[in-house]
Amino acid sequence: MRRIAVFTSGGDAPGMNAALRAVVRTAAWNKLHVYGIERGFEGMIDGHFQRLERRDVANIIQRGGTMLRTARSKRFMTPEGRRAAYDHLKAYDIDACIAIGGNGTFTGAKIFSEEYKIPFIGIPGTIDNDLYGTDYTIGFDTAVNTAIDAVDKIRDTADSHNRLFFVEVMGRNSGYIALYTAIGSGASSVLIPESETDLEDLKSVLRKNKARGKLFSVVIVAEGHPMGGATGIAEKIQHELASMEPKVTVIGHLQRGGAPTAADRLLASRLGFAAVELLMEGAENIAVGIVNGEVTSMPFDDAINKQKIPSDELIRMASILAI
Ligand SMILES: Nc1ncnc2c1ncn2[C@@H]1O[C@H](COP(=O)(O)OP(=O)(O)OP(=O)(O)O)[C@@H](O)[C@H]1O
Ligand SMILES: O=P(O)(O)OC[C@H]1O[C@](O)(CO)[C@@H](O)[C@@H]1O
Ligand SMILES: [Mg+2]
Repeated sequence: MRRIAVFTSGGDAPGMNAALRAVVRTAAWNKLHVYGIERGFEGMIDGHFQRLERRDVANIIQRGGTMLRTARSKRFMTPEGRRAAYDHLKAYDIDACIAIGGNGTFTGAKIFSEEYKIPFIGIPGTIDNDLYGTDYTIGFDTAVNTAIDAVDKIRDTADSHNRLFFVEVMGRNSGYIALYTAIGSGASSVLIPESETDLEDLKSVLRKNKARGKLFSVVIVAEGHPMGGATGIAEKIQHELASMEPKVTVIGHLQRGGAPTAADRLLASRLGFAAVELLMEGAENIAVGIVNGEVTSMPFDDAINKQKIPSDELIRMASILAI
């Protein structure tokens, strides 16, 4: 093992830079040459590689986004695209790759490594926290903090006007951001794809809350909720709750930006470090993670195919604490 490549792929996530820094410095310490690939699989296909030395990753640990930039690559889903990517890896004499991204990135890495026998290690970097094999993914904590900050602000205006707000948070098909945001912001209710939503029940809870003297309500809705996110839910019940002057706020891409929290910087540093050490030990086609405080790893297949679901205990607690 002499030369490795590293790239970020899929949606950017705060802490990706901290992970890049950890990969580059751990590799440099182990006398490996590192190449950074720009814009994920797109840059692999187009041959956009740059040598990264320890000083190239100075002053990025605190920055959101990703210094290598990122992309969603349709071309990598084709055999021709992956062939072009392989040709460039060979041209740069790359022995192994470290991919920082989410479930899509790991799927692409797994398919590619099986086709071309190049070892890959995956570092879970996505705000969605939808990867099995790690308690948290890089960026999730920052996204939840951003969402909570937004909800705190919405509470001020909701309180002043005695209104009902439906606040939509990101997460693609996962309800993790919604659940953690709801608990952390003291929301009245949370609607996620992983548990069934009974609109009659929701209406009754909101009405009871009002009757009990609650002056405003905030309902957190996961974007992937099957009833159409916050807008879909609001459309279905707003007429019956007209007296609460319902409003919809979609927080959107705000949740992807900003300086990573301490938790995300630490997680990213540990995972970047572990990825290089595991590669040096001969590991391949695995994703690294942290479970119960310990660094772990598991085959891409498990990380991609096994579903991580928010615990029933947290879901139950969120509703009890909202009474
Ligand atoms: N089946 C596949 N075959 C080849 N490449 C794939 C496949 N699935 C995903 N990829 C590649 O991985 C890239 C990233 O995947 P995706 O856009 O789903 O983001 P992600 O890694 O899941 O991150 P996030 O969910 O945080 O945005 C895709 O744009 C594509 O290039
Ligand atoms: O930025 P894009 O490409 O619109 O993707 C948005 C999606 O990416 C994520 O932010 C990260 O996967 C999801 O939560 C969201 O559904
Ligand atoms: Mg994903």
